[in-house]
Formats: sequence, structure tokens, C-alpha cells
Amino acid sequence: MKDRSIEFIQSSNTGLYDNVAVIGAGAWGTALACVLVRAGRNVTLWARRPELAEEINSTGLNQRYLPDIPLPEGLRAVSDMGEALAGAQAVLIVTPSVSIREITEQAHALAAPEVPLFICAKGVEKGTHLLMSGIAEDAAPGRVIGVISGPTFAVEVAADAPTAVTIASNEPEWDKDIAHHAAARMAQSMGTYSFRPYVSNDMVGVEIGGAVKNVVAIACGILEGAGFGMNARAALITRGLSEIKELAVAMGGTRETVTGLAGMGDLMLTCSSTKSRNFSYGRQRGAGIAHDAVFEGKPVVVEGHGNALTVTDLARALGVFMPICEMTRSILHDDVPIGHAFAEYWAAPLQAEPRALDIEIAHPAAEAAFTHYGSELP
Ligand SMILES: NC(=O)C1=CN([C@@H]2O[C@H](COP(=O)(O)OP(=O)(O)OC[C@H]3O[C@@H](n4cnc5c(N)ncnc54)[C@H](OP(=O)(O)O)[C@@H]3O)[C@@H](O)[C@H]2O)C=CC1
Ligand SMILES: O=C(CO)COP(=O)(O)O
Repeated sequence: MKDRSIEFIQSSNTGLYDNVAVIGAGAWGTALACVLVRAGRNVTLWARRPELAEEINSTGLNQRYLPDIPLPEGLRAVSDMGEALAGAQAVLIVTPSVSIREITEQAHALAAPEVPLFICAKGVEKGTHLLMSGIAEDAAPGRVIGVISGPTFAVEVAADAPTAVTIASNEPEWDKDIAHHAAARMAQSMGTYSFRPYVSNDMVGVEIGGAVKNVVAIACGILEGAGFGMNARAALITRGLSEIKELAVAMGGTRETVTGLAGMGDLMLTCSSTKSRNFSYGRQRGAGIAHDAVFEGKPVVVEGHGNALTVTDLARALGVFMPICEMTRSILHDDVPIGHAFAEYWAAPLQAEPRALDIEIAHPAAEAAFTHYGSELP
């Protein structure tokens, strides 16, 4: 049967957010601002450095974050957050996860109270174990909070390549009044011929996918850098999905969301391309390059590095076992040699698939795995 509420949205523009502020002019913030301009919205992009705002306005480029990609006409950048938020009907917050609390507090103080905030960073906060939406609910009490996530390399989105995302928000009873639901309004406000948003009311499921896939992508990169083949990568992606599923369900999300764009979609993308900073970081570490020398020593946002700690802290607190994330944590944060960490994972007692069956069988060659990988790898 046809979904009549969706039909209503398609035939109505009353719910559009005409004026949108995008907070953060890095790769992802600038790419999302491009989408919104192409969708016909009035967009103000906030850059914390005035010289970056000036470059975007005067050259139509953001060379540091999106080299040589022409930005659409009509995109206006400012470095005063108050100016960016004046008149905004919706706000996208697109800075790295460690800055989301501070930036959300600032935006909350400046934006009109009815304006929803959509968080576009991926991660879990250190100490509190909060997802990005949880931080925002803390930092901006009483406000509608949404998230945008999915398999989306910024460089492709900025270049107008076909891309699908999931947009979720924290409003109750969204199915009863979908035309006025913030996720649906934002989906309609930013959809273009190339950019296809899906809507969801499972923020937790959407966010767990985004946070954990970066950790698994580092693990996949490490194994590739260390010389493993595609079989090992496929195993990690699949078992990584199982870890995402277990954590999401423990947090109140659904398995279905995890198999969607923001879970499986983003996991597949990030674990299989050197366009991913997380995968590339892992690949360099796997090839024996020290943390400080990765990306030739230039600072690059690699969310999975810090999230290897925060995701496993969260999982431990909930009693969820995430062996791939634990392996990654031990390599990145506890200096465990890659071969040893991998053997620890690979030589664990054999289990059922799915793991919910809770069966453990002795590994017939656990010692050999330690001998083999422990001595073969860096
Ligand atoms: N790039 C991508 O393909 C995608 C990224 N994301 C997520 O989006 C988030 C942002 O990533 P991305 O845009 O790629 O990162 P970038 O490194 O490209 O840009 C980061 C931006 O945030 C600003 N910034 C950094 N630290 C702070 C701070 N403490 N306070 C305020 N602004 C700050 C930077 O400003 P300055 O230039 O002044 O340093 C820069 O404008 C991450 O969580 C990432 O996982 C999600 C989907 C796709
Ligand atoms: O989140 C992303 C793609 O969906 C971007 O991945 P990286 O941060 O690894 O580049």
C-alpha cells in the first residue's frame, strides 16, 4: 500500500527550511552547504577562521578542504556565528566530534529557540559516553535535535555525485505528523537530483553506525597496510557490522537501522577506500608508519582514533563485547604490536554466527595463530 504521508510531503513545500546555517567550513560542512544551495536554500556557512570565509566568498573555492572543487554561486561564508545564525530556520553543526559540545552551546545561545540543530559529526564523547545527539540534547536543552549520517565522502558530495543519507530526529510520534517532523522537513529541504535523503526516527541506530564504522575502518586499513588480502577485510566488515548491531541494540536502536545507509552503507564505504581518512590512517599504521608521521605529520581529522577508546569504553560499560574495536584500541592506544593484537582476535574461541547463540568452541590452532601472526607482523 502507498504511504500517503510521504505523498503529502512530496506535494507540499510548506515545511521547507528556506534559510539554513551550516556551522563548520571543513570538508563536510562545505559539501553540505553546497547541497543546500543546489536545493535552492539560502545558506550561510560559518568558518571559524575569517580568512577561510574570505577565500570562499572571493574565490568560490575552499582549497584546504575541497581542493579545486568549484562551490556553487550563492554560497555565503561568514566568521561571526551570530551573523550565520541570524534568521536561520535550521542549523547543521559540522565540526569534529570533540568540539560538538562547545559549538552546540554557542549555537544554542544564538539561534532562535524553535530552530532545530542537526549534528553531522560522528563519534562518542569521552567520559560521558554520549552520542553526538546526546551531547546536543545536553548542551541545547529543549531544542529539537537531529542527525545526518550515511556513506558520504565530502569530496564526492561537493562534486555533486549521487549520494544517499539518513536524517533522523528526536521528535516523538513522528509518524503521526510527518510533514512537520524536523527530519522530514530537512530531507525535503536538501534533496536534489543527486542527493537523496532518507528519514528515520532511530537516532541511536544511525549514530552508533557512524561512530563505530570509523574504528572498523582503521582496523581494515591496518590489515591492508600489513599485507592482508580482501578476505580478511570482508571478514572485518561483516563482523564489524555485527559489533555495531549489538551496541546499537544495547543502546535502544534497531537492527534494521544498522543494516541501512548509516550502518552497513557507511561501513562498506569507509572500509574500502583510500578516500577515507580513517582507512588511510590505518593503512599507514599497518605499514609501520608511526602515529605522528601519518599524513606526513599534518593534522587530519581521524575520528576513529579517539573513538577506538570511547566506543570500547561505552561497550564495556554496557557489557557488549566488541573484539574488533578492542583490537584496534589495543594497537592504537596500548601499543600492542599489530601481529599480537590480530592473533588475540583471530585465535579467540570459535563462536556461532550470529553471536547471539552464545556458543564457544575451543580454537583448534590458537597457539599456532599467535606463533604465526605474532612473529610475521610489525
Ligand atoms: N569529510 C567527510 O567526508 C565526512 C565527515 N563527516 C564528519 O564530519 C565531522 C567534521 O569532519 P570534516 O568536515 O571532514 O573535518 P575537516 O577537518 O575537513 O574540517 C573540520 C572543520 O571544523 C573546524 N574545527 C576544528 N576544530 C574545531 C573546534 N574546536 N571548534 C570549531 N571548529 C573547529 C575546522 O576549522 P579550521 O579550518 O579553522 O581548523 C574545519 O572547518 C567529523 O565528525 C566527520 O567524521 C561525516 C561525513 C563525511
Ligand atoms: O564519514 C565519512 C564517510 O561517510 C568520511 O570518512 P573519513 O572520516 O574516514 O574520511
